[in-house]
Amino acid sequence: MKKNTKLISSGRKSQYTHGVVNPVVQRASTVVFDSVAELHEAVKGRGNRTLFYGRRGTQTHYALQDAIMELENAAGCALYPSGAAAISQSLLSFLKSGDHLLMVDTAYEPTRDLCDKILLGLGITTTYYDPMIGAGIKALIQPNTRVLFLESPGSITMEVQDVPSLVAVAKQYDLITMLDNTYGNGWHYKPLDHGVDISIQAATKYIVGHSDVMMGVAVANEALWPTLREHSYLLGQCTSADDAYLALRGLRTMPVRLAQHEKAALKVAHWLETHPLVDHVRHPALPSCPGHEHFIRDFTGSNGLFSFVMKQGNQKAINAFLDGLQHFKMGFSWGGYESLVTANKSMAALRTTTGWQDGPIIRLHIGLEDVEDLITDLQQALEIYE
Ligand SMILES: Cc1ncc(COP(=O)(O)O)c(CNNC(=O)CNC(=O)c2ccccc2[N+](=O)[O-])c1O
Repeated sequence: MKKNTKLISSGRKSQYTHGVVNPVVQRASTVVFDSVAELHEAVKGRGNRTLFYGRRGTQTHYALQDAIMELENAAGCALYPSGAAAISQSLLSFLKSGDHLLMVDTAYEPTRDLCDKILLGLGITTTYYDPMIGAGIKALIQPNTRVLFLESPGSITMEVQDVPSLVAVAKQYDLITMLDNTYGNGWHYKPLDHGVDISIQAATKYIVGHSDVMMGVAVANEALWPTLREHSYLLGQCTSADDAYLALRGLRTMPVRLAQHEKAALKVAHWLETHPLVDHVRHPALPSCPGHEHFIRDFTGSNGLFSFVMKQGNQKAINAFLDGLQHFKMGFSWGGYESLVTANKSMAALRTTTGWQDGPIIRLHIGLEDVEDLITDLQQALEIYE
């Protein structure tokens, strides 16, 4: 079965849909049983799609979990109220006081804050590593290192990691590998197929695709799925049936949306490459992006997210550019149908290993608007960037 057909067919067992196309929206806290035998059956199967209690999930959640599991070629899928929760709960499911964590230096900023402000207080130490370190990660492994966390491409600066090299070393030292796959979204990149143990996504982005649900997902291989499932449950993680329904609804059109995001973003990226104020573009599909060779080798496509670095500029110029945009709205997210923009005058405060030499960096999410309107919008806003 081709992957498009698989995505459309997944999560549609009749026990979820009850005879219609989409799953029922089964809202629940309490599940009730007619007999002691039935209750015992539910207790026995509570981790395996048997209706037991709201926090374990209902048919709506099971439908989404099946679809995400199949998308990512995983043994199981846990659902969380946000991407940040998926990250924190995956880490807390496997780390304990005294452990050491290797965290990529280009991690999403709140992930860094989690390490520095929460995990440290729990006695878990973190070393940030250069995203391009590859097999050199070996030098940073300590006797108490337990988890190697990747995010590829990296947030804002977009470096694509050499995942197979990192995973090979991690396996030599029996480290658990986790990868924030929000960019690769399971369609263009499947971390477990590259040896990663746990793949995490902010479903908030492309899976939901309409900027109207907060959700995180984490999938695991056979070896780690039981622990991730049980520890996420004990940590109290769950999502609403309504949000699970909307996420599954978004998933069905993700490939066709991604194709349009990718096509338009590449057109905008190539246009920006020619702009006199732009130093370089950091789009994984372009040779100017660090790790482009890994993207070409490991990914099957890109999407609407990329950044570009200006030759020079100060906060005043950045603010004038941002305020001058009409279609690109400032917003702390991406992956919806709308175009968004964020800007950082410098990345120095957000990087501990890779010194940031370049100028201001602007991140775009290219939405489904007409790409000519988006280019015109950028062109006129760059004219007032001074
Ligand atoms: C790669 C990746 N991984 C996880 C998450 C978190 O997902 P969530 O938003 O569903 O919790 C995200 C969320 N993405 N949001 C953004 O990129 C926008 N920026 C922020 O969210 C941000 C950045 C710096 C400081 C604080 C924030 N913030 O709004 O929380 C992500 O990009």
